[in-house]
Parts: sequence; structure tokens; C-alpha cells
Amino acid sequence: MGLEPLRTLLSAIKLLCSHTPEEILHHLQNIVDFGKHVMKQFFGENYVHHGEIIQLPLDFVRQLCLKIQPERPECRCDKDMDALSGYAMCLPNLTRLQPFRLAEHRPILCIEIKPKCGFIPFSSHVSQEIKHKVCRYCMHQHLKVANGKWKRPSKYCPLDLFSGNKQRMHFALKSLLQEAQNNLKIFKNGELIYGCKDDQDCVSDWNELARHLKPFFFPSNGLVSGPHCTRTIVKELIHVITMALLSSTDTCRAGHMKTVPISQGRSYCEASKHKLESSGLPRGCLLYKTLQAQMLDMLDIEGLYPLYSRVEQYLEEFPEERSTLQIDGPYNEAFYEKLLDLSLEDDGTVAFALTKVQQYRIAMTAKDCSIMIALSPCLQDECSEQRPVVLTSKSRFIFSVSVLDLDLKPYESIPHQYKLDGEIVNYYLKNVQAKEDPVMSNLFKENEDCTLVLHKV
Ligand SMILES: O=P(O)(O)O[C@@H]1[C@@H](OP(=O)(O)O)[C@H](OP(=O)(O)O)[C@H](O)[C@H](OP(=O)(O)O)[C@H]1OP(=O)(O)O
Ligand SMILES: Nc1ncnc2c1ncn2[C@@H]1O[C@H](COP(=O)(O)OP(=O)(O)OP(=O)(O)O)[C@@H](O)[C@H]1O
Repeated sequence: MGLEPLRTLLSAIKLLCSHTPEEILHHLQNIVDFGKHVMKQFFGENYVHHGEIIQLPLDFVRQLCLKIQPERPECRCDKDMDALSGYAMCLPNLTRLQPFRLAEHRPILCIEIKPKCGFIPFSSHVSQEIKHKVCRYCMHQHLKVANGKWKRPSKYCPLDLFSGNKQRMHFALKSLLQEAQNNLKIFKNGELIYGCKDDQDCVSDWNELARHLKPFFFPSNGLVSGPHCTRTIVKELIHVITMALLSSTDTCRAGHMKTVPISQGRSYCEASKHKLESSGLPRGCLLYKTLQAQMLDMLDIEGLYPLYSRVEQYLEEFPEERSTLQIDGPYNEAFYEKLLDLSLEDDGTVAFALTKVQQYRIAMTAKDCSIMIALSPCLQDECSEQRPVVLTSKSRFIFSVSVLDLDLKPYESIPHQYKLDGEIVNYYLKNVQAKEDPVMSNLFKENEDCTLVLHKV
């Protein structure tokens, strides 16, 4: 098997490592149900592909395991693929236009964006003022560089991307193209041409990217080469991504539900260069829906953690209640209905705490999902009226927008979230803000030395 078919297969099949075959089947069923009954309601029918469970011959799975092992980034090799149960999840290849059958043999470009959290917490439970000013992504960048996850910090700020303001979105996308990290990948005909294969191997050669993209944006080859050509192509790319992200190609039930007002909290981040107000996102676009789902985190981890502890305490006393509380599923209609209660009045019950915990898990999932934009050039008379089209100066594209990686974040990850939040904020205060502010810097030095300094009054 050549590498290209192997990659396509890898994208289409997601296997999970777990315990007994029954447990694996149950786990996979939960993932499918969660996509079908919960995420489709929040994001919309057309954006979510919940996949299906299939059974594969064990010999095939074993061979697949051997083939993909050398292809996997080193940092992911702590997770093993399950080669024993024969169960697998089959997902459409989202680097292709959806629905696929409409455009089987066309050249295709796909942009994958992991946008991360697009709002600043507005909860009164937030204990550090900085969290109301600088977004988590921008603060986390400093810790990631210090930990060696990335070599350089990115200028990308999710609040710019989610602003709906084209100028800010342009800046956000340009920053992603400069420092892709794990937030941007570009595929041509299903093959990765831009982005990180693993954490150490990031491609950010714009000339090389422009060479790949030129036939898509300037099909008659009328553009001279060189830096001007590269810049023009990158600009066209940013334009199509922006238009696709702002397009509304679906409706969904949660679109009719009472929503978390998007205007809550600050609409720009102090760490970003762009402090323009947001223009607001169109209600039907995937960014809007993603942000709505993210904003189910209304209390911030600081307000949520005590509620998690309340549920934990209850479960310690009544462990048999875990299944009634639907902590590990089933993710059905009843589970979805309970998520719609946005009330913030804590009546001290486990029911209130549980609703907030489950909403938080949905929000976490939406903060970590990816958006896939698939684009295929079409001629004017070829474009059907039913399909959305985006125009550039010299070409036109039909496109589809999908959301990827919607596995519900585990209940057990909440203590980790709480700890990580503290680490991100403390690192930022100590190493970034303090350096910008000499008074704070001295304060930290004093704290670090654990010396009590007495001043004459
Ligand atoms: O906590 P974060 O924001 O760093 O997000 C983690 C991601 O890191 P990132 O910040 O995107 O580089 C992290 O991304 P990588 O695997 O490092 O590319 C995972 O997506 C992780 O999810 P899970 O624990 O594997 O389910 C993510 O963890 P969750 O917080 O979503 O559980
Ligand atoms: N259905 C799909 N179509 C196209 N590409 C996909 C699909 N599913 C996953 N991918 C590609 O694979 C990458 C990893 O996917 P995902 O994060 O879902 O895997 P994972 O199970 O978390 O991986 P790992 O086990 O390595 O942590 C995505 O960022 C995307 O580029």
C-alpha cells in the first residue's frame, strides 16, 4: 500500500484502544450517539458527521496497525490502537467536499482550523483580573513555549477569528499561516501540504504554499511569480477561508434555544494587536455555533470546580447513582434536553451541579474541536444553485464546512482543567505581565525569595 491511500484510510477510520470488545463497542456507540443526539442539535445537521460503527477483519486491523505506527508523531505514541476487538468507527474523509458523492473527482483544497476558545470569561467566579483581559489561548502560548511544546509563540488570537470583523479575521488567519502549531493544516487532494506533521516538524514556507495554490486561484496562470505573487495568493486564500467561515449553511435546534448572550465579557483580548470591536458573527455560521457551545462554560472552571466536587461527594456516597445521572451516557434526547437549562441560580442541589458539569464538558469539547473547510474550483455554469459558492478575483469555489473531533470530554478531566487553569494564569502573571510591569515584577521577586520586607512608614 502506498503512503497516500494509507493516509486517506487513516483519516477515514478512527480506532480506539480500550478494554474488552464489549466495552469498546459501548464506548464507540456513545461517541456516535453523542454526535447524533447532542452535537448535531448544537451545531446543525450539515456540519456534524457522527460516523458509524463497523467491524473489520482482525488481520486487516493488525496490518493497519503495523503500517501506521511509523507514520504517527512520536508525541502520540503513548496511545495504542486497538487491534483486538475488530470494532472501528468509520467517518467520512472530511478533507473532501461533503457530501462526497457530489464532487468525487475534482481537485480539492481543505483547510483545517482548530480555533480554540473564542471568548473571555465573564463569570464573577474568576479570581484573577487578568482572565477578564487576556484570553486563555494567548496566556497559554507562553506556558507552551516555556514547556517546549512549541518553539515560538503565535500571534493568533481566537477572539480575532470569532469577532466576525473581516480585518481582525484576516489578521488571525495570517497569524495562523505564520505559526500553524496544531491550529492550522492545509490539505491538497487529501494530502497534507502545510502545517505540522508532528510537534517538531512545522512547514511554513509561503512560497511553497503559493506554488501549490496557484492553479486553484489563478487557473489561467496569468500571475507573475515572486513575492508579490505569493502575497496575492495568500490574500486570496485568507479571503476564501473568511467567506466560508462566515457562511451559513445550516440550521439547528439549538439555534432556536435561549442562547448565552455573545456580547457578555470583553470582545477583544489585550494580548492581541487588534482592539477593534467585533462586528458579530452571522447566526447560522459554524463559528457562531461553536462559540455558543463554548459559552455553555458560563461559570468558568473556578465556578465549576466546587460544583464538580458536589457531584463527586454525592457519587462517593451513592456510587450506584452514576448511571442514573448519565455521567458516562447514554447520550440521548433526555441528556440533550437537560443541557438546555441555562439558569445560574444555585439551589444547592446535585441536579444543578450536574447540569453545569455536563454543560462544561460540552463547552470543553467545542473549545477543542476543529473546523474543516473543503473547497473545489468550479466554472460559472457548473455551479449548482443549491451549493454555496465563494468567489475570488479569478476563480470560484464550491465549498463545504464541517466540524471534527466532537468526542465528549471526560468528566474525570475536570480536576486537570482546574489545575491547568491555575498554571496558565500563574505563569502568565509571573513571567509575562510582571516583566511588563516593574512594580509587579518587584512584588513577585519579593514573593519568590519568601522574604518579608519591612518598609518604614
Ligand atoms: O487544554 P488545552 O487547551 O491545552 O487543550 C488540549 C490540546 O492542546 P492544545 O492547547 O490545543 O495545544 C491537545 O491538543 P494536542 O493533542 O496537544 O494537539 C488535546 O486536544 C487535548 O485533548 P485530549 O486531552 O487529548 O482530549 C486538549 O485538552 P482538553 O483541555 O481539551 O482536555
Ligand atoms: N474524518 C476525518 N477526515 C479527515 N481527516 C481527519 C478525520 N478525522 C481525523 N482527521 C485528521 O486526523 C487528525 C487527528 O484526528 P483526531 O484529533 O480526531 O485524532 P485523535 O484520535 O485525537 O488522535 P490521537 O489518537 O493521535 O490523539 C485531525 O487533526 C485531522 O487532520
